[in-house]
Amino acid sequence: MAPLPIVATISSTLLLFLVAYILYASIVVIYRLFFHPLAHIPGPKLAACTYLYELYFNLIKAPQGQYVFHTKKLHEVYGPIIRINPSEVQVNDITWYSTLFTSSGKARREKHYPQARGSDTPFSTFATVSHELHRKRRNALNPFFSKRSVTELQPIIKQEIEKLCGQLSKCAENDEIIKIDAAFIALTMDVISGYSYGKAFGCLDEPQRSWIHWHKVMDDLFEFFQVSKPLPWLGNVLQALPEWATDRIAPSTTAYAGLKSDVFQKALEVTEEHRGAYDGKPSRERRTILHELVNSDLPESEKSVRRLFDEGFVLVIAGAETSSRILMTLLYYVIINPKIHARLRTELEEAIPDPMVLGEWNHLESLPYLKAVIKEGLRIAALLTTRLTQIAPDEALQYKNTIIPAGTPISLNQRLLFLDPHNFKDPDTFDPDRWLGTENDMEKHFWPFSRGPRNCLGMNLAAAEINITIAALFRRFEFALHDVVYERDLKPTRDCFVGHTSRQSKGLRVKITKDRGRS
Ligand code: HEM
Repeated sequence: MAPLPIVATISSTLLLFLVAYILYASIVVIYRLFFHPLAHIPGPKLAACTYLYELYFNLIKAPQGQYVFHTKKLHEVYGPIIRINPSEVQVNDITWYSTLFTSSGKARREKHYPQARGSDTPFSTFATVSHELHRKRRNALNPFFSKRSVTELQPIIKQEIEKLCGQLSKCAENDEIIKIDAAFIALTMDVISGYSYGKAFGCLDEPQRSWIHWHKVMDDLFEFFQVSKPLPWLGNVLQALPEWATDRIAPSTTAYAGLKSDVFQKALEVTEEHRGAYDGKPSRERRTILHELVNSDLPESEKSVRRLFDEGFVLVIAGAETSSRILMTLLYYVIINPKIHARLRTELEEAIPDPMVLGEWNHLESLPYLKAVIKEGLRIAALLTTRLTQIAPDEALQYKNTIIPAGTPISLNQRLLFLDPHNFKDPDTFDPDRWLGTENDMEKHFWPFSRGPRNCLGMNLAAAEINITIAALFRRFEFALHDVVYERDLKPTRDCFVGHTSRQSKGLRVKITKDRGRS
């Protein structure tokens, strides 16, 4: 029987589309392989042909977020400069860090938006593509996070660290097992919110189960990173669904909706206050980062609620997840290395006679062993598994004999650099001694907070909270690990912007064996 005319028409139209698509795809592939400005850069042909190569490693291959680890193998095969997708190049050479992330005032550098859009905050300084607009936005934020401001606002940080110590002491009294990674998230969320919004979220006012909740919220948020990078609209679509549906499809997106709405509410209050429309009682005793922004020289278009929200939200997530993971790493490595532990404790006992009194940030920064321990923690944590990408829009950059055309997204990956035996001897060994003594080559190229105009905005705040917290914990308490398996509970195995551990991880659980505040 002859096919119906309508079916025949649909089939032949589909066939025509298919042939046209195959033809188009073939032309694209031939162009990318032989005529593209990056055709001369080594790397696997499949990565040069299609973005699906990277997507496969990040989204399909279990346990997801695997491309960074795969690019390590690619560098071993193809050398220090490779083409990691059709339009992007990655350089694996720590000595080239200052060329790409230059601090020269003349060089222009742009963000590669596909790398930033996973944060779903398109109007934040972090996600700003343009060099000039980034500079304006960043200039408005810088004073709030300068060394001077952090020093002045140190009491806010200390208040939260006191609360953490109080909570840990209570847990010790009750002989509780403490999920200390969750406690650190509660601390860093309270520090960043207290510091930026004048009022902490109060995670540390609650008992341990609440810290575990916030830990999960943060984890889930970062888990979504590999999905929201290629599909930035998906999070909003999921959140627009009824809660019961979102809970079933993607519980991770509902979990942090509350956090988002808190930040949004604050942004709304401050902009309305600025326009004189806010008739509620001002809830803050001091100015907040949002006040700084609305009162800055930025044009009015830069002071919309949406922009303030994006800025505020990035601060919370960047401020909480990063420092807490460094604290967790430091606690683990100091506990498992008794000699390092003893040496650190001796230094701290001398510097802080009373275990109940928190150290001053500038004093703690002058303690050589503490400084070396923290630096080593920043190295071995190699926190950011996401590659850091910059575009030099006006100049071709040169890596050894290879010219990289202007406008090319170029990446470096800190995780690969900080754990490379060519850069750091025995990179998997926690060895603070490597930072002691005369300044060496490592020192020159080690940029855990990155460098140049897009370096970490919160590095002073992070340094203050990490120094004061680590000193307080090791001065006052003794810890013992509780059923911690490095491979399961600590080892970063998935790129979720920062490195996440296995999904089977039980976290970093400890018991306090001595509280000098009570003995
Ligand atoms: C030990 C903790 C931290 C580490 C290792 C760290 C590291 C970094 C790095 C490497 C970058 C550059 C990212 C890129 O090029 O895309 C960055 C950017 C940033 N960090 Fe941090 N960070 C830490 C803590 C914080 C804290 C506490 C805050 C809170 C204010 C913060 C806020 C930011 C922001 C807003 C940016 C984007 C800056 C811009 O694009 O101008 N970070 N951080």
